Amino acid sequence: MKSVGLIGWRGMVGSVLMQRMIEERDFDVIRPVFFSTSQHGQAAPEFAGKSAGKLQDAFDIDALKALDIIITCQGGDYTSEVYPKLRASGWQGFWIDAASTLRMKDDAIIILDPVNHHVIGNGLDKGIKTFVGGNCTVSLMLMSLGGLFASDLVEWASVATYQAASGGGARHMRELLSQMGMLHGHVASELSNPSSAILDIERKVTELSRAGALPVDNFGVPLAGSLIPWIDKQLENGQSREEWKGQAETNKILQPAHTIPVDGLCVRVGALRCHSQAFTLKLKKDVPLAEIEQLLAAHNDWVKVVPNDREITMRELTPAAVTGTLSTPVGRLRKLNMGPDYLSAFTVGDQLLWGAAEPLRRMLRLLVD
Ligand SMILES: NC(=O)C1=CN([C@@H]2O[C@H](COP(=O)(O)OP(=O)(O)OC[C@H]3O[C@@H](n4cnc5c(N)ncnc54)[C@H](OP(=O)(O)O)[C@@H]3O)[C@@H](O)[C@H]2O)C=CC1
Ligand SMILES: N[C@@H](CC(=O)OP(=O)(O)O)C(=O)O
Repeated sequence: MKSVGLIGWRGMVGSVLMQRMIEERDFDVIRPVFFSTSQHGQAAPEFAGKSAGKLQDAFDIDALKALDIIITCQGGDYTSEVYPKLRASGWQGFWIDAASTLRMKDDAIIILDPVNHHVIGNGLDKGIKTFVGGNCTVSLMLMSLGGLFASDLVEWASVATYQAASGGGARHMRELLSQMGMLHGHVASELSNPSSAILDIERKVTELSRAGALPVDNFGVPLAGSLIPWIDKQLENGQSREEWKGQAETNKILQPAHTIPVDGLCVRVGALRCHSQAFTLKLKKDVPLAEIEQLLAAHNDWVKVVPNDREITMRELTPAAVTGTLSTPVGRLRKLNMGPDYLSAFTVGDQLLWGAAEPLRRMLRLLVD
């Protein structure tokens, strides 16, 4: 049995990963060794009934060198500090990472096996040992729209994202909920009176939001009752780094013969852990809608085509409906006024599952099965 080091297992992404590994009985086929950057020496968790002794020091290169495979969701700073030292020590094991640090390196592959199984297979044949989960919006787009990309039908994609608070981390989720609670508490008595004037309520909420009274340590500005049209760093060309990842990672995952342009606007909204995305797709030719739906639905086991019907869309194509599931539905499919080769699409996906944890555990299974 392979020795597998688990780093970042108690964080938010790590907890989702552990949950999925228990559900899929991944612990039955590995010898897990748990690490921590802050709690080494304490008892390791007993996932799936397997005792794993004590937590090891996640900075101990000798302990890491003893492993066949390392999975880390500890974050980019950890990867930047430990990965180069570990490789420099001569370690030849497999490194599976959720952080973006190594994604664009030539000797790393971005993993999303329902979409790029062949790229991963070729990489393994060539001796690649570093596998990195993709950016959540990119992975979720490709899970939902994979059928069109696989059929080489996409000339370009323009996207507007609606990204959940979880993408920033656990503290961002807490901050959003705290903001929501404070806004509600501020007008709770007026709300309970049906005859109170809604614009008076809105004014009080807006005043509180602008007064600097809401917690904003993580987002920088209020998100509850608002949105933030910028995610991640500012680049010199005017894109946000999150927007830059769209084209860079999509093309690295798919490795098409010619670069597929992908661009748009990334926006943080008050959803908790599902990212949604609205696409305008320029297709290479006019394909009938029924054929498009068929290609999309047949691509993988998790995509679901939601009919472009008001009731079904409202019920099935929302963060509230999709959160906590592996489903990656796509709907609002229709040809646009711009012409028969312009298609609209709306996708929703759990940012912590297919957007973060799931590709990692599936890569592990590819290595150990
Ligand atoms: N959030 C997201 O949506 C995504 C994140 N990622 C990547 O994953 C990395 C980790 O993200 P995320 O899981 O959100 O980070 P978290 O902040 O939830 O966890 C990271 C680490 O913080 C330490 N920690 C300290 N206090 C606590 C506590 N009270 N509860 C749990 N952990 C604690 C743990 O390490 P220790 O045991 O060593 O103290 C843990 O592994 C990111 O930096 C990013 O690189 C990738 C895709 C999406
Ligand atoms: N940046 C994403 C989260 C994510 O997946 O980031 P990264 O590309 O660093 O893994 C968000 O904030 O919603």
